[in-house]
Amino acid sequence: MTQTLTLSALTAEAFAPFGDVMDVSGAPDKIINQGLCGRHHDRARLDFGDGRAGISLFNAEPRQFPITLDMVERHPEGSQAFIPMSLHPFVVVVAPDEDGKPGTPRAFVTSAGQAINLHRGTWHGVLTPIHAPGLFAVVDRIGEGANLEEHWFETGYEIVEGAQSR
Ligand SMILES: NC(=O)N[C@@H](O)C(=O)O
Ligand code: NI
Repeated sequence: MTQTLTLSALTAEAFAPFGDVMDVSGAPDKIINQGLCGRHHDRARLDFGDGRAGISLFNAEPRQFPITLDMVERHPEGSQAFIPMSLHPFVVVVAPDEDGKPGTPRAFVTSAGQAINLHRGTWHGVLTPIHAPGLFAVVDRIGEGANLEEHWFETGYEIVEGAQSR
């Protein structure tokens, strides 16, 4: 029987076991460019193992609710950052690791202007926009060897909007 996941608003605290939330909330770490720019410095823990950092652009199809989640994946060799190239919120699914398998997933919805960085080896749903354009810069590992482990759920999940995501 399909289980339901209800969206929660993404917060750095709730996401901390899984990765980093990047946004310009709070004061910048440094004012630069003749006072015309606030630098929110070094906000993510990147890790590319024996590979190197790469920046790719994703043009992803927006999903409609309820969103079916039948798989999560992880990248054992590197972190992966999703940086939206629009101000649209998007859905982020993560799950704890339980002896090499994902536990119960958590579904979050970002606020406008928020980006995320998944820590190396974190179980996650694939990039999931909910508005067009689904344009993202993705920073992840470029290198040799397999860096993708998938887990397909026997019974999937349906992701539904919560009150806060309207
Ligand atoms: N496969 C790929 O490049 N992207 C996925 O890892 C993803 O998390 O969307
Ligand atoms: Ni991924």
